[in-house]
Amino acid sequence: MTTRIKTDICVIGGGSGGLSVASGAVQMGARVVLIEGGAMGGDCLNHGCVPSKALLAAGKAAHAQRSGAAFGVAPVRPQVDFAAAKDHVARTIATIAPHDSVERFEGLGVQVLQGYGRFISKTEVQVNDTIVTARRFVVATGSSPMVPPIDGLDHVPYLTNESIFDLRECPGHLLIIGGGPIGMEMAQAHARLGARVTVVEGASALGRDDPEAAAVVLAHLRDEGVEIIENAQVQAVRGRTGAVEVEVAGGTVFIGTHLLVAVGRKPNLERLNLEAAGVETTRAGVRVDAGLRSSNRHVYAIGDVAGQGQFTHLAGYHAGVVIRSAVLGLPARTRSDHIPSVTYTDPELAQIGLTEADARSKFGAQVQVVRAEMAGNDRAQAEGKTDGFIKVMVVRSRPVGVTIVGAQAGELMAPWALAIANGLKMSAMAGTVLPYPTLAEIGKRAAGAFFSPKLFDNAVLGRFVRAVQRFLP
Ligand SMILES: Cc1cc2nc3c(=O)[nH]c(=O)nc-3n(C[C@H](O)[C@H](O)[C@H](O)COP(=O)(O)OP(=O)(O)OC[C@H]3O[C@@H](n4cnc5c(N)ncnc54)[C@H](O)[C@@H]3O)c2cc1C
Ligand SMILES: NC(=O)c1ccc[n+]([C@@H]2O[C@H](COP(=O)([O-])OP(=O)(O)OC[C@H]3O[C@@H](n4cnc5c(N)ncnc54)[C@H](O)[C@@H]3O)[C@@H](O)[C@H]2O)c1
Repeated sequence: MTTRIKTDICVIGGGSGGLSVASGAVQMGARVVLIEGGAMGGDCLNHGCVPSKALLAAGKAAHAQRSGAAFGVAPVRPQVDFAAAKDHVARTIATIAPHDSVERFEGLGVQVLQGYGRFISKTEVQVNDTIVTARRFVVATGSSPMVPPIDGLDHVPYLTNESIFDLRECPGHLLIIGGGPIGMEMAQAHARLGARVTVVEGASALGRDDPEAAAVVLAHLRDEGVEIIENAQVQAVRGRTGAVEVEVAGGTVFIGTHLLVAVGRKPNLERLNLEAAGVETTRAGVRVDAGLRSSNRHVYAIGDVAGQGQFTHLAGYHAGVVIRSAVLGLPARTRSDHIPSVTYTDPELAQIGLTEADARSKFGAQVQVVRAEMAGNDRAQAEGKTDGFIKVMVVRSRPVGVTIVGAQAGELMAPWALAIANGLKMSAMAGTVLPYPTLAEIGKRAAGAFFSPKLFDNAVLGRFVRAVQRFLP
């Protein structure tokens, strides 16, 4: 028998974006139905950010044992219990999971339906035997690993982000196709935990990032033994688990024991039957306007499925925009200049706004690039973390982009995210007093580099100061 539910907001997908909309909307007084077909928490909690950062942390602990020599600590070959590292990953997920659970959301007043939702008309979604009619729908169904049309891939067992965290034994030799953030984070984590790792990248590894910053990360990974092959498009794979072969254009063959495919994402659209709702799509995902509305004004799309980037904080930001529009009825538009991204290798690589190349091509001579080196930071010296730098792209005294590579680059991005989101000037950073000695001072050093030519090589100011000194009592 079919059950019918009428609600204000129906969210399809209980991951980073959908859960944020559901909890925000219900706590503001809207009636909310949330439909989730898989595990609550989505990719980030179950197969993405959380397990990858937990595995990287295990790798960091192993690496610390190998790398104490500079501090007078004899390096030891770490005895890695790979399964125990995976227990840490599972415990981390389990500890966070209650926050995203059905129980918590039902406790907030959200009606949670477990099953895959599919549109049956412009205003109705069906899940199992229930039909939900809603004033507004929010599609937050995320993305899945893209499986490229590589010859042989349908016969060779391969891992993706959905299966690699289940391995209990360390791969002997992990071959990774794709040198993007997933490929590089997984490469370092596995190498540090004892695997031999080869990354095969069709173009440039970390190719979306500032090349100078990417080079710092790649040099570290290579120093740690990760083999990174660039400009090597994979054309064919052969073999079985234990003996996998990857062949690149030109015929070179790499042989390993396990294969991870990390060549990008595809939006989760298939199950939604979006044609029935009059919702248009592109290859990137649901076609949305600046307010995240689809071609059906009652249907919004957020997060990975909206095709504008794949980050948990982006999905969370989208959720806020949709709440403003769909719950409060206020005008709302997204912007993208203030969305940061971080690749959590060691060293980390963080970016917000424009890279140097993009800033120069957009603003030409108007852009001024100021920088500071990690090696010039006292804390970085004390910690032995001297590789890396910050570059700030400045236009009319305001930062329009920041690149940071080095230890804790993601954390160091926080004040710049505040500055760019709020249109602050470089003087705000220069005028802030930061505790000494912190890595964060590198940001203030860059702001100082912006002002020092104006203060220290300024003939007019020099004459003024000499005059003042003559007359001061
Ligand atoms: C290995 C890896 C590491 C990552 N690391 C980071 C990181 O460090 N930082 C970061 O910001 N981002 C990271 N990301 C990206 C991040 O995980 C995603 O951007 C984020 O999860 C997107 O949130 P979302 O709400 O759009 O989708 P998801 O969180 O994936 O949620 C979508 C949900 O919708 C459900 N669903 C799908 N179809 C239906 C349907 N028809 N009906 C009902 N439910 C449905 C799915 O089961 C899923 O639970 C990483 C991704 C990967 C793969
Ligand atoms: N720290 C983070 O925030 C984080 C971590 C992981 C993933 N993510 C998100 O997930 C997204 C997907 O990550 P990803 O690394 O899978 O994708 P990606 O698109 O960023 O990188 C994929 C890489 O694979 C290469 N490639 C494609 N086909 C190939 C082939 N046949 N042979 C060799 N190389 C090939 C591409 O040139 C590219 O460099 C990221 O863009 C990011 O938004 C974020």
